[in-house]
Amino acid sequence: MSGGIRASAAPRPVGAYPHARRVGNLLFLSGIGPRDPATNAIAGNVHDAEGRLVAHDIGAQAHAVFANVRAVLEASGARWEDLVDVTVYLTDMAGDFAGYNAVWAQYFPDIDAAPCRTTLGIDALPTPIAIELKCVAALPA
Ligand SMILES: N/C(=C\C=C\C(=O)O)C(=O)O
Repeated sequence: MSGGIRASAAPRPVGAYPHARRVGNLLFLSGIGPRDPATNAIAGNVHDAEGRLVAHDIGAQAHAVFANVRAVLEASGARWEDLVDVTVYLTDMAGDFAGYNAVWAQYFPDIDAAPCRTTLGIDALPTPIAIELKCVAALPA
């Protein structure tokens, strides 16, 4: 088993875990959200004058989280095409499924080449994000 992989171009983990870990030709990524790697700001979150979160743009969050996944893959020597399984967590399935699903189709236009996917609706995520991805990639032997 390899050591934990840290990607400088991805947002810092929010706890004591690596961005990814390789076991044989499999690469397991930690769950990651749409935080900006440089500022830690969450893409697409809208706040009122008092700083309360009042809305989010799921399209912006989906693009940002895919960028973060790509950064971790690249830091791990893997490619986008190596993704084989993605679990998607949404905090607002009713409001966000269509928007996130449309962005997904932009990143995976060929169904035959797309990773397997499971989408779950959950109450909350560790940071005030609306989407988190948990990915597994298989590197070429
Ligand atoms: N993977 C976890 C959180 C990720 C949050 C984020 O990227 O914004 C965790 O707490 O396990």
